[in-house]
Amino acid sequence: MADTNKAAVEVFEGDDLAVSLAKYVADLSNKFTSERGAFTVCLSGGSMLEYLRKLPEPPYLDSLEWSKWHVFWLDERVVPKTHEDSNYKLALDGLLCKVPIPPGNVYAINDALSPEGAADDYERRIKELVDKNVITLSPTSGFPKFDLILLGMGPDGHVASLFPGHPLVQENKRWVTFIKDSPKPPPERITLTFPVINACAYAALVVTGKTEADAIHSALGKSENPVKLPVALVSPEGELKWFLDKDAASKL
Ligand SMILES: O=C(O)[C@H](O)[C@@H](O)[C@H](O)[C@H](O)COP(=O)(O)O
Repeated sequence: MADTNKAAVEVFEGDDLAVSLAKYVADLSNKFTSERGAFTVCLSGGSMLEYLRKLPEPPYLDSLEWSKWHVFWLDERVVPKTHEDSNYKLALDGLLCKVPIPPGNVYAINDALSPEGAADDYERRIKELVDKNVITLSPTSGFPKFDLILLGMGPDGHVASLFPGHPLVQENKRWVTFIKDSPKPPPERITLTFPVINACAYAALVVTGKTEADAIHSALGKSENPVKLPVALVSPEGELKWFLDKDAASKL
């Protein structure tokens, strides 16, 4: 079961989830841009971008310090950036083309490389940003500490591209790794690893829909023999907040 002591769980109806998520991200943007002049955010694919739809709107469109944002992907499908399956494309169309984030602060994967090559390249680029102090390191674990990681969850309890029963769930050295047999298509992806996810300052888990209710129950409900789904391994050094809708929370 996830460490719910430090996790806040909120259940929303209708538009309230998107309204609350936008405020949560905006408050963190204000905090980090004023405290350290940068805000490092990791986006997920799937429905996450839909739930971020209120961010590129008033009052946030004109009030956030978008120029200080640095955008990464928690996981990315190894497809061309113009492909319908690309998480970059999803974020570009849903958010990035609507807000003034400098293109140089948007860290898409190199889509000309193999999954191995793209993961190595992404890790190397994160290391360069650690050297430049754009990304800090966790004093506890030595892994990169993103300011905010936005996670979705699949019905099987996967987060990022870390799937139940897959050896990548145990990866504890690499910052970024790759998968060629993802059970969720497309099969080739790169993903940040659990030590990186768990080094972050803030994490939001956004989960909606009836098909997710069992995995949510397994992670957050009271169960005698909890199965450790990947989602239950999200336990950041910082703060975790769950944004659920009524369907996802229906078995709690
Ligand atoms: O690229 C991906 O496939 C994702 O990053 C993945 O981890 C996603 O966040 C979940 O599968 C939830 O997807 P939904 O929000 O669409 O259910």
